[in-house]
Amino acid sequence: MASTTSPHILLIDSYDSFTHNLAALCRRAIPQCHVHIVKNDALSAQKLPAILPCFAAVIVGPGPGSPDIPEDIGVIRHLWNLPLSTILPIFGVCLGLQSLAIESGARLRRLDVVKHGQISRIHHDGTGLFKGVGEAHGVRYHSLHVELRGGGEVEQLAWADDGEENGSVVMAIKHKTKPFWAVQYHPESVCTSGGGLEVLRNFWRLAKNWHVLHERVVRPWKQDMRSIVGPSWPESRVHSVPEHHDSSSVTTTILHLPDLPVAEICELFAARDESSPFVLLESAAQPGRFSIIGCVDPDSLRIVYSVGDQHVRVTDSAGSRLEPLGSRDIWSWLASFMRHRKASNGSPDIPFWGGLVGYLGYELGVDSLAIPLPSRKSVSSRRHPDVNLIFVERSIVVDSHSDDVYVQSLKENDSEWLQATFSLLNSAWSASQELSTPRHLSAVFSTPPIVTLPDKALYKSRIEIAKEHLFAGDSYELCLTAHTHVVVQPRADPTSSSWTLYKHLRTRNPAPHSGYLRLHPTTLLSSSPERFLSYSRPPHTNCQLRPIKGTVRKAPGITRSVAEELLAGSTKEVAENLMIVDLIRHDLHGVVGDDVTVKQFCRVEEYETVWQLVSVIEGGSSRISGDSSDTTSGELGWEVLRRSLPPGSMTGAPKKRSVEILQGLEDDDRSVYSGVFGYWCVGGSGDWSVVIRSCFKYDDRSVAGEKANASAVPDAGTEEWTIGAGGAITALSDVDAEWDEMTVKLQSVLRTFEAAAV
Ligand SMILES: C=C(O[C@@H]1C=C(C(=O)O)C=C[C@H]1O)C(=O)O
Ligand SMILES: NC(=O)CC[C@H](N)C(=O)O
Repeated sequence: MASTTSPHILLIDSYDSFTHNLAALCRRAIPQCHVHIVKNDALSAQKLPAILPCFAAVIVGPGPGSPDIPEDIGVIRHLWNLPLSTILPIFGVCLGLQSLAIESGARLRRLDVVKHGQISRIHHDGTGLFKGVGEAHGVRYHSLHVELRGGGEVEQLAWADDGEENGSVVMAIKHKTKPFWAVQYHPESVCTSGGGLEVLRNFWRLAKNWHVLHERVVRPWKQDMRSIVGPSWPESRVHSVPEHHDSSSVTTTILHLPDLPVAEICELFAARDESSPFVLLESAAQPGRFSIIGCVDPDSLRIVYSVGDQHVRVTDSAGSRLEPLGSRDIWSWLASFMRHRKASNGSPDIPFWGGLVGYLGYELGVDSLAIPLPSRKSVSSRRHPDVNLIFVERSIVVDSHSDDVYVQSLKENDSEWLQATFSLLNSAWSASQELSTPRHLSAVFSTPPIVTLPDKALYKSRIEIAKEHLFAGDSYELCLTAHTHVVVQPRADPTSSSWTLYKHLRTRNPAPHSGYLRLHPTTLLSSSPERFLSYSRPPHTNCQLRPIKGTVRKAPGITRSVAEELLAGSTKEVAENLMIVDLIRHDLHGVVGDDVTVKQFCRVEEYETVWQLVSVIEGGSSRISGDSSDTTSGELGWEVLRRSLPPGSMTGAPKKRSVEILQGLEDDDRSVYSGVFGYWCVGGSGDWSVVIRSCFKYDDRSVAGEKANASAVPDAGTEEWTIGAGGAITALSDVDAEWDEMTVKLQSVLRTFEAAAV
């Protein structure tokens, strides 16, 4: 039978953020299957009779919203009443179960105590779907549940005992006469055990039996099906891009300079000169290792882009010009830019040889989710860059483990600069050896900063609204944030005030992903603890994501073991983190295919002002068949970045619906905050950090001036900085505790402004 040798499976996606995890599980459970993922609004009910005969089974995935809202459920509700001639085995997950149940006579209810990212014991009788399963624990992501009624068409197969919270809750059902099975928990979650792979394998066994019993023959696959249901997942990523050979060459000299401070090296270059661009990506704390200094100048090539533009602004020594995007988007434009600057002869011991450095703002990611940016319309003529990058040709990389300092240039015949820099660094090192007392950091501002905090009552009311969305089933977790505005009066000083402010920040809040990006019109100062994505040099690119969820303020008495109890020992904090781990797995699976693993789950890490719960997810390209072009061209990591923004830890899950809800709960574009900053090296590696615990300003201040309250509108000579801060809201959130958590994160940057005033 065609269905059992290499079956085609239709996976219907309700815009969930776990769908690729389910597809990956399906590929493990059903040998040699082809999984076709289709959105629930991409198929009409009329099309079903034509396409279903080609499939061996359908999987109905989870999703936000409610099975009785047509926009949330799309074509799914038509599956349950198919004519007998079209019927086929279907497996539903969560929203899928709820839809099957209500179309079969059950009642839909809200849970009294919702369960998001929580693990429950799944009780079952060990038969049918649960044959041979034994003890099962399932991760739950639901606000709604079903109550079966006597005489209905579905029967219960498994349940969870929620005690006084919700009583007994249906966890699995089957249709009494039709080949439909469904589970309420998520079999694809990383923390589901017993009820995951085993249950999907059982579904396939039951489905095959049903085919035999009913003599159903799956129609042979026709190529024109591809135009309706797309290719099977994961797509083999064959590029039409011609092979590019190296077009850049890196010249490197290495010095051994123990204890030469990174900030001092920066000051040998343009760091203190406000009129020049400057970039530093600094590992100012563990687990960071390398610091990257861009030795750039006003002639260095700059790339600036705002969402919605049909062009990219490119500025270099020849001036500024608009380059049309044509049929490309900004991502493929940048990929092509980098393809023409490939190099392979840098030092294998360091991650960066030269390349693009800068930031990608939050709204760039929102745009890639196909969500409109409403607030942009009113300020369209004065929008700030969503992409702001500089091409670094000369750089210095400091390895804090070995104390080696790498001086590098991508320019041809640049030995004069390399030699001069070599001498400059050597003399700076000799001078620093003689200087025994640490230098005092000078004040940056002549008056105390004027701070406009988010309105506490308003923020708290928004936490309540967020929770209402969670209770209704629209989202499982929402990362709510707000902007704080800080107006300051820099002292008359020839040294760039933002550079000195950065030195204060890195001293007070040293972080593994610190950074100083002076890319006019934007200046960004970061003390971020969070890596979003790093990808190693090809071939065989490995991608690593390190989401943080779960924060505890450092204070006397909060030792590591106390923090571990408060974070790793807390159902709420682990659930918060687990939801993002599952979301990131989905994002990564979406590009690299099957090869995704959770390397670290919910470990407590120590930072300067906070303890954080951190997980590590990795994936690579090595196992995608026919993937040679990607692994050698180095664009796999870039593709992961393109398809995974905004960072899941800054949105919540499911990502699309959560971002839409957050747009209605936040006043401003998040802008640079919540985006990523970092680099893409000419050798193909990259490392991008989440813009949190950071502040930024725009030279023209137009948006800030417009938004700030009247008393805070900056006078001439003043600067306005913005600090974003927030936190994940879950159904278990306490409103006051969430306000406090937001202010703890805010303080990690805000107190630097206070310290930097005279
Ligand atoms: C939203 C912020 O941080 C995010 C939220 C966290 C949380 O809810 O625990 C932790 C790290 C970040 O992913 C912020 O720092 O502003
Ligand atoms: N994970 C899901 O599919 C959730 C289904 C539904 N939105 C609920 O919250 O109950």
